[in-house]
Amino acid sequence: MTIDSDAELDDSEPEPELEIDAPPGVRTGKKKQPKAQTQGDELDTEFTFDTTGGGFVGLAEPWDLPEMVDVVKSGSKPEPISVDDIIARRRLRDGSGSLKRKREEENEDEDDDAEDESERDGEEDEDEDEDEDEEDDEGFGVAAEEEEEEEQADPLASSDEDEDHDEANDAEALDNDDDDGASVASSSGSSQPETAAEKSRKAAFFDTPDPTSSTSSATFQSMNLSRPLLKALASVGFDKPTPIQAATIPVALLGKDVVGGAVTGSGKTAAFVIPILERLLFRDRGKASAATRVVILCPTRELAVQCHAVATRIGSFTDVRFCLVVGGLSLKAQETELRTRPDVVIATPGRLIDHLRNSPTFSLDMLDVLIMDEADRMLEEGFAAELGEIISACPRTRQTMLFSATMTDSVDELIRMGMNKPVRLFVDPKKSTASGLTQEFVRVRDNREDDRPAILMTLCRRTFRTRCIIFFRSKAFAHQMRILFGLLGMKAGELHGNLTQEQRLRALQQFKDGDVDFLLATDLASRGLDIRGIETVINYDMPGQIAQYLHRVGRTARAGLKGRSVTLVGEADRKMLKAVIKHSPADQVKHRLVPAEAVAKMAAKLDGLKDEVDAVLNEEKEEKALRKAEMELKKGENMIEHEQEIFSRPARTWFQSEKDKRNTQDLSKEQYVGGFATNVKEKKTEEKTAGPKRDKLSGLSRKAKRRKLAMEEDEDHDHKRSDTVAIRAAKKAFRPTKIGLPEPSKSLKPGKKGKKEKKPKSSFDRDLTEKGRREGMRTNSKDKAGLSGKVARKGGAAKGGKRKR
Ligand SMILES: Nc1ncnc2c1ncn2[C@@H]1O[C@H](COP(=O)(O)OP(=O)(O)OP(=O)(O)O)[C@@H](O)[C@H]1O
Repeated sequence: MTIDSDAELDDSEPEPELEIDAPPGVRTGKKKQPKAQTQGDELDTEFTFDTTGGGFVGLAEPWDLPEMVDVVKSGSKPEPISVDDIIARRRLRDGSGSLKRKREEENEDEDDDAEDESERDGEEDEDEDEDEDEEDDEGFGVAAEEEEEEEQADPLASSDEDEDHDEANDAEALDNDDDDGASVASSSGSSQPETAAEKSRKAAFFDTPDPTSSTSSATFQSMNLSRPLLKALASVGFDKPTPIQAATIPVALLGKDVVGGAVTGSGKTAAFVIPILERLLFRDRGKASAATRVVILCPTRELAVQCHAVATRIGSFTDVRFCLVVGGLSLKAQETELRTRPDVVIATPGRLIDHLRNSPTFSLDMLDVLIMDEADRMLEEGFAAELGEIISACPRTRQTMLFSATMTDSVDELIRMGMNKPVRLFVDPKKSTASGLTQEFVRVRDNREDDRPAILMTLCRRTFRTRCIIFFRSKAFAHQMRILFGLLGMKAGELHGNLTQEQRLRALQQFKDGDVDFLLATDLASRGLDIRGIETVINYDMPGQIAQYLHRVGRTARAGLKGRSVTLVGEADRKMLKAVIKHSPADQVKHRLVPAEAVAKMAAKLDGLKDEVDAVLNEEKEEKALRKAEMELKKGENMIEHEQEIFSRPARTWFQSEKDKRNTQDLSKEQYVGGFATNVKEKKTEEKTAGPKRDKLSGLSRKAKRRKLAMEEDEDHDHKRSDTVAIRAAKKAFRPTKIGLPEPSKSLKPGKKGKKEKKPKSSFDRDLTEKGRREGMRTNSKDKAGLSGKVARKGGAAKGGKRKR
């Protein structure tokens, strides 16, 4: 069927071609979509939360941003540049001219449609033939449902010639994947084999949970929680603990270290917030006892904001004080708040370190609990240096708790965290998805890679019109697509690291409020964000790692609700597709066919918008340059006016040099682009094939290298030590006594100079030169949305942007 572009915009237009078989209860292409789906309405209140992530009723409004947006806005930054304003301005400026042009384009479109019709008919036949052949070959992977009609033949099947090759690749992919998470298997009931050596290492490293400490029938009441907490839990609608909460709360209350894993959206945040609040209710009070006793680390600012909001609500009937310490918000305000010694600090690692080094009265000397949300992400090398710095500032006697939907129980990884006989609490099968999730895949043929933008736009114009989050690999490309959405009159926001913190939070808020229908994001938004009512997650590209995929699609189908993910799969992504299918129940996996004629029509339309996208980008660039010049001017004026005050401030310090930072950023980006397992392999091969190393450590044995690095580190440390001695002495003088929590002794006694330095250096400490991130990449300057999807994807992996959290 030829789709009329006007009809596409008509909400009442049915969309028969896009229909695929969907499980009962899942929205299909035939149904008209509500403006903003209130998923809460669909909840089955009788539903019991099962081990695969069944349903439960969550907070009506899990977290609120307007307050945060105001805080950020109150900074001195100018109003951010809005793409919509530029588009509107251009329309206004062009006036009737543009209208005329638009009319002409529409006529052209119609003509083109008529012309192309016959050509595409032939093409389409060809395509269909291929599909038929391929279906005969393989069917839809290992777990997909068979389509009944021929024209819905498996779009992802392989052809004869590459089958052998694929088999080999797939095996490799799955092996990598198993490596990645094999250790979880033992704890999560998976059938993956584990060597005897690994088993015995784990047996020695982990504590065995007391089987009576948690049962699936546990209630919050039976956990002996205090009244203020029970009241708060009732007020947010948490009637019954989810499995991960039932498993974690009793163990965490005992002060034990925990490594926890459960599917996305299964309530892990409350699983660690509830026990820490309960323990804090029994702390010593009084001015002299005030201290920061709990730190919750999150990998992104948005996640920290969300975690802060959830903790504040669950602690709303207690006197526990929380402080949010993230980049992008006022340092000064945070410093002032930290001086009051809040009980719980919720932070991103970089900003926490900044305060540890530069806020004289803030320390973690009295810390009792360290929690890491999305811990597997934080254990990646990109965060290694920062975590090392933070851990070395915490007492060894602390309780440590790590959580993630893709949590590892690899002993090597966890040793770096200095955990003490942790208890493994994995309540779902390894790397599983939520039970309410339907996963769809759209095949992108090798010679059709350039059609990706058109396929995406077709999906968004015709089928997934609201409450849809779209993930891209590249920040720049997400931005270009954002402009295209704007030019096509579709309400979209963007969320990635190229935006100011205010823009990021505002975009989230607008999406949450239903002011925009689409959120165009990078992996910055892939983990942890709990936005009510997301109906669809679209992956413009297949992510490079299974964990990344699980987190992205985990933004929907949360808290027992239903949701759908749609992933565009190219030939190069087939390994990953198989790995995904392997981890998904057969009835969750579908394939989606997008009509070729609709895609072709959209591609032509996007081609026609190329110049307009360029013009908007240029205008935006000019405006940015102008703003920058104004800011520089203002900065110069300030420098002249307040010179004395500015130079009298102590210089802020950081624990890594700029060069170290850059190196780690590069490493981190590499991990992101190709997937960690693949990259490690590649790196090893590169190392093997590369010529002799020329750095300062070349030719040295491992032991000698370690010693040299340690000596350099010591030297560096000595230089810095004199500066910090005075600060430490001041902090120690203010230190309150430790109270209320079970660990009795502290290895770091005040006044025992140099005790910390005597700690044996772990491999983790030795990684101190690593820092970086994986979120976002620059696109090639030639990549323009709407024109070159293939180039955009490949170019997206080329270079990296500056780290921002
Ligand atoms: N006991 C409970 N009863 C009802 N709803 C709950 C309960 N615990 C948590 N929720 C709700 O479940 C939703 C998901 O919770 P949360 O964000 O903590 O999931 P998560 O497991 O951390 O997800 P992710 O892995 O994506 O970070 C939230 O909206 C929360 O309000």
